[in-house]
Amino acid sequence: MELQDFYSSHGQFIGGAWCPGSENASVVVNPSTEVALGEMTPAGAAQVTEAIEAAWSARGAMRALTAWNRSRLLRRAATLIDERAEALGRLVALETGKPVRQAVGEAKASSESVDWFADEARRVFGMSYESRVKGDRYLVHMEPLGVVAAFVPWNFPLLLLARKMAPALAAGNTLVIRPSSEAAGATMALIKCFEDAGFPAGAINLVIGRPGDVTPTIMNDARVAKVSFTGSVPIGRQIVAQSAVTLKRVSMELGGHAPVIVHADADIDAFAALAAPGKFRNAGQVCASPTRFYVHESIAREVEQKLVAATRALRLGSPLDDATDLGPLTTSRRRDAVEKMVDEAVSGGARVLSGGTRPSTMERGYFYEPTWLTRLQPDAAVLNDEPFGPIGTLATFSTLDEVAAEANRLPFALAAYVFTRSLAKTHATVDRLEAGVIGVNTFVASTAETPFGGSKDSGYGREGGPHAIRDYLDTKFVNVAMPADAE
Ligand SMILES: NC(=O)C1=CN([C@@H]2O[C@H](COP(=O)(O)OP(=O)(O)OC[C@H]3O[C@@H](n4cnc5c(N)ncnc54)[C@H](O)[C@@H]3O)[C@@H](O)[C@H]2O)C=CC1
Ligand SMILES: O=Cc1ccc(S(=O)(=O)O)cc1
Repeated sequence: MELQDFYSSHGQFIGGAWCPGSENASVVVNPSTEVALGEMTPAGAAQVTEAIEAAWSARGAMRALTAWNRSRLLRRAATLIDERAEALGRLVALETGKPVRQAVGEAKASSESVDWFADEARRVFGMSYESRVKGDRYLVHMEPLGVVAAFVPWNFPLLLLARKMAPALAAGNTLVIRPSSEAAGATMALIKCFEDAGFPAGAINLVIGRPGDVTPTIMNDARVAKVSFTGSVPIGRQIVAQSAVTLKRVSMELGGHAPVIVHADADIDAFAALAAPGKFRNAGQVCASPTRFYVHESIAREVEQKLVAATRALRLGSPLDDATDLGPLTTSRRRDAVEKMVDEAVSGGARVLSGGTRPSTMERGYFYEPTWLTRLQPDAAVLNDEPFGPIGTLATFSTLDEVAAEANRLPFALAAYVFTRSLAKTHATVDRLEAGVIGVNTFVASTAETPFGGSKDSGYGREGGPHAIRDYLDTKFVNVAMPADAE
C-alpha cells in the first residue's frame, strides 16, 4: 500500500475506529530525500476530548479483563509486531531516516518489550497481612490508575511507544497517545498491531495533532490520571508545570549527555569497534547516546586514531539500504542545530578529527557527517547542551577524581559508560557516576527486562523491567475489621 493511502485509510484511532483528523492537512517528509511521503490530517482539540471520553468509557471493559486475559492480548500484540517487523522498520526508515536494519531491530525490541509485559500483567501482586487487632486483616490492592496519556517522540517511535503502552495496558489502564507527527505512519502501524490483537474498543486511542491542540486538552482534563512523556527538558518542564492543575502523576524521560570514561587498562580495539557504531546509532539521536568521551592520557593517541578509523568505515547513505550505518537527521531543525554547534565549536578553537560538515556525496536530505571534536572550550555548546546528533567529543583525563567531577558536571543524569578490564576500577567509577543507567564495556544500557530512566534534569520514573509497571498502578489499603458478633 502507498504511504499516502495508509495515512488516508488510518489517521486518528478513537473509540476503536480509524478516522481522519479535523484540522488542515500537514505533510510528512522523507528526511533522506526532502520529498513528501504524503499528507495527513491532524486531530483538533474536540477530537482529543473524544479520545479522552473513549478512554474514560473503556475503563470498565479493561477492568473486566482478568490479568490472564490482558496477558494474552499483549502476547498477541507482541507476536503481530514481530511478524510485521520488516514492514514496521521500513516505515520508520522512510519517516525518520533511521537505517532500515536498525529500524527493524527497533521493531523487534518493541515486540520483546510487549512480550515481557505480557508476563508482568500476571505478576501484579497485592499484599495481605496481619492486623494489629487479632482476627482483623490488612489488605493492599494494586489497581489501575484509569486513563493514561503517553507523549512519544520521533527518534524511536515504536520502541518508546511500546515501552509506555505495554506496562500501562498490563496494569489495566486505558490510553490516549500523542506521537510525533514526523513518525505518523509508523505509529499508526504499531497501534494496528494492538487493534488486531483484540483490545477492547476505546482502550487505546491515538491522536496525532499539533502540540497546541493536543497537550492543553489532555493536561486540563481531570479524567486523565497520569502522563508519561519522552522528549526534551524544556517541554518536560512545561508538562510537569501543567500537571499541577489536575494533579496528574507524571513520568519524565528527558535528555541526556552521556559521559564515556575509558581507563588506561581498557581493551582499545574492542572499545573503538563498539564506540563508532554506538555513538552514531540513529545518527546520534538517542537520549542515551554516548557523547562526551574522556580517555586516559596514557592511551589517548591510540584511542583517537582507532576511533577515527572505525568512524571512517561507517557507511552513510540511504536508510533503505541494508548496508547503511548512518542515515540523515530526522528533521532539518536537528541538522541545522548540529551544524551550528560544530561551527561554533570550531570558531572557538576546536579541532575536527573527522566529519564536521554536510557530506558532499548527498545532494538532498538532512545528512551530516559523523563528527569527532577535540580541544573544546569548556563553555562550547556541544559540551553543555544535548547535541542529539552525530557529534562526539574527545578529551583526556589523568585521575578518577578529575574525570568523575567532569562527568557529573552537567544537570543531566541519564546514561554513562565505562571501559576498563579492572573490577576494582569498575566499582570505583560506577559508584562515583550520577546516571540512571551505566554500561560497562558495552553501549547496551537498556533491555526489555531492565529499568531505564534518569534523575536530575533527565527526569524520573523508569521504563522497562519490573519497576516500570508500578508507575501505572495505584495502591489501595483495605482494613477488614471483624464485627464483634461475626460468625
Ligand atoms: N529523550 C528523548 O528520547 C528525546 C529527546 N528529544 C530532545 O528534544 C530536542 C529537540 O527535539 P525537537 O523535536 O526538535 O524539539 P521539541 O522540544 O519541540 O520536541 C521534543 C519532543 O516533544 C514533543 N513535543 C513538543 N511540544 C510538545 C507539547 N507541548 N506536548 C507534548 N509533546 C510535545 C515533540 O513532538 C517531540 O517529540 C532534542 O535535541 C533532544 O534534546 C527529542 C526527542 C526524543
Ligand atoms: O531515546 C531514548 C532511547 C532510545 C533507545 C533506547 S535502546 O537502547 O534502544 O533501548 C533507549 C533509550
